[in-house]
Amino acid sequence: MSKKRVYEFAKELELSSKEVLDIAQEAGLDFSSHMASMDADQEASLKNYMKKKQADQEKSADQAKADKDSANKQASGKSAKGKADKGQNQHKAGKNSDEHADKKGKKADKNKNKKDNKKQKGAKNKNKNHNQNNQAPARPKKEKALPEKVVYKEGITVAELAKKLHREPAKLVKDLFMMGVPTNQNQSLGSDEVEIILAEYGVEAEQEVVVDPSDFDHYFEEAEASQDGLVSRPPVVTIMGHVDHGKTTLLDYLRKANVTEGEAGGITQHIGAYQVKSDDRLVTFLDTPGHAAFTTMRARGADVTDIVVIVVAADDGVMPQTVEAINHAKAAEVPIIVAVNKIDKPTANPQRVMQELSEYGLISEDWGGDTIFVEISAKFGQNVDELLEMILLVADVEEYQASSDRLALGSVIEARLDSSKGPIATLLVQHGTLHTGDSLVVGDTHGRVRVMADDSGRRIKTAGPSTPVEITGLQASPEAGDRFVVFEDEKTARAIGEERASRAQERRRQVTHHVTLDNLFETLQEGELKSVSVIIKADVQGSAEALSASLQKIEVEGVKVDIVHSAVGAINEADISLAQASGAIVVGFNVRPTPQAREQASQDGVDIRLHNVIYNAIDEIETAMKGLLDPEYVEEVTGMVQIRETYKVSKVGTIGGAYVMDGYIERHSGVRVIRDNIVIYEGELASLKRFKDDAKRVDKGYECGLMIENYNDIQVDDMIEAYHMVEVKG
Ligand SMILES: Nc1nc2c(ncn2[C@@H]2O[C@H](COP(=O)(O)OP(=O)(O)OP(=O)(O)O)[C@@H](O)[C@H]2O)c(=O)[nH]1
Repeated sequence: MSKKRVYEFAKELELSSKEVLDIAQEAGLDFSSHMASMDADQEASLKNYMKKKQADQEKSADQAKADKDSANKQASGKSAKGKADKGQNQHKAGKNSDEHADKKGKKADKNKNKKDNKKQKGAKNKNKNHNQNNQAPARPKKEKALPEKVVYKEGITVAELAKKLHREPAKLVKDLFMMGVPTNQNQSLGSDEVEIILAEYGVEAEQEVVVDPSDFDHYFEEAEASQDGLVSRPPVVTIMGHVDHGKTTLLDYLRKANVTEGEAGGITQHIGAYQVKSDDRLVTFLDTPGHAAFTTMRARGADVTDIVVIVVAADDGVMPQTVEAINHAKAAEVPIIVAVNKIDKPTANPQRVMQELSEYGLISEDWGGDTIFVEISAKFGQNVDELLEMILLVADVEEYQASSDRLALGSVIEARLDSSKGPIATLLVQHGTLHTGDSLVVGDTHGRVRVMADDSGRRIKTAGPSTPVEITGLQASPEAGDRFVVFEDEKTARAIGEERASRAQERRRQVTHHVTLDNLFETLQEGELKSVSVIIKADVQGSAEALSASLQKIEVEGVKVDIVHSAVGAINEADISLAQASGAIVVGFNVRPTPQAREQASQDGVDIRLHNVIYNAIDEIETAMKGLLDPEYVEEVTGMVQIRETYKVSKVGTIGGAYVMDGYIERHSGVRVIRDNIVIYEGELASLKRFKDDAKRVDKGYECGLMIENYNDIQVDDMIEAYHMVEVKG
């Protein structure tokens, strides 16, 4: 059993920590403060002592008890609804129970309240006298009764809390100070501090959870947590893999061979998702166009995929996008099934695929691992049924469930704008049932489900969990990965949709906050990050591995580097999406980002760092983690100056009579002396003059006199290159 702290014990018995500390001392137990912990023995002996003391008191204080009769009557009313041992301590908790009693009285009758107040004060003084062994009676204070319970919001200030407690803020500041929490009246308190101080006062604390109706998270959280009316739902599967390994062929085969009933000759309707039937059970396939789309959807909050099938061609083996797919699936923390494809080919070598995948932690069941491998030929349909069976097997183990009996929630798979029908969106229902006519908010837009069609283009009126549907009736086109929520009425949906639209606009105005090397240290300090995520792209596998191994060795105050993905090749859009979704920094070694990736990175605020020396890449990340990253400076040449005459002045040195040919030169410029295109000296200016006066800056077309620090060998026709260093911003 875990140890209990004094204040927790006090709270249980509705006593103040101070009272418990006093009683403990009487009982010969010494606790240093309200935060001290007591073990089970100490707790038992303290309880025993209190019981005994109470019995003694009851015997000897019959008279006093009679005096308190009326107040105690009400107090016992409270104890009846409290825990069993609470009642036992009501007498001790005279202060609190009297005050609670007073609170009840207040509710019932204002006049009675006044009486109670008086009684309470009387009782309190008696109580105090008793506790302090009849020392001089304390002056009755004009304090209002404590409330029974305080409902507070995280971040409540001391003054606000004091008001709720009907106490002076200064008193609370003092009490907090005594508990080792120095504050002032305007300071916000964390929930721990609020709980402790309220426990000290013997007042129940309840934190108010502020629900923002425009925040979709809580609708989904609530639906996921709810156990009401759960029914089994079809698994949602995404197929990923390297180019030409057979994703499309597999999807096409599945669709043609297993179309849902009644779709004779099937007009193939591309809506980005469809369902196939196997043994009367449905499987939903998402036809996401690439890994980037998969991760972009996740980044937008749509975690819709239950299972990822990775297709690997048996004649080609593990290729860069196979690895990319594995890493995207791993980041999504979903089960992976491997479909080893093209086994009909004579050059097929499934064993090699197994061997290669084992290096990425995907070990087949035959080899003692737990990854399901199915050898298929997507082209000829060989073993495709077995693949479906395996998907359903995983679904049985994972028990995908949802309630079909609630307002629908789900995600956008695809959306487009049709010139005649307006915005058309493919939605995947995740919870509840979607009906035509439903009012909904989708991403930052809203509308009503006007027409709803299934994956074969048939009009339907309702769609349950895991069903993909195409709908019209939205005000604007949402984006893939947006989530949707159905509301009771159109008015609510419109209000929430408009609120979300205006917040989205506000967000676009603000600069996106993303983890970059420049803000890494602060982000680590804020405790937001447990590890630093990095994506490595390199020119050759060896470098990628070396860099990855070295980065994983870095550890700064318990924070380590987590390699989200490491591969060979240019930094592409999928890398940026993954970086965006996983808050990663992209490190390129001897490679460059594609123009699209560069554009996307700057839009999303993803930090790309390019290096050609491994040590520098490691050093940069380590220094950033330590918060020692110096701002990056680059040199900027400001002007060229030609030496036209020289004067040798004894004891002073050589002065150059010069002419600014281009740009400008400043007193603080760095300078290089260039003779016949060769830099022969680099240093600083010792002086810069216009005629006889010191000059701060001399521009193009003007003459000047200059001397170079520690260098007197300037000659006519030397060129002086002036430069300064500028800090590169993020
Ligand atoms: N022999 C044989 N060929 C296959 C099989 N599966 C796919 N192919 C062929 O492989 C080629 C690529 O297949 P796709 O399905 O287009 O591959 P993909 O992975 O969808 O490729 P992208 O869409 O470009 O990423 C096509 O010519 C298919 O006919 C198979 O099981 N056996």
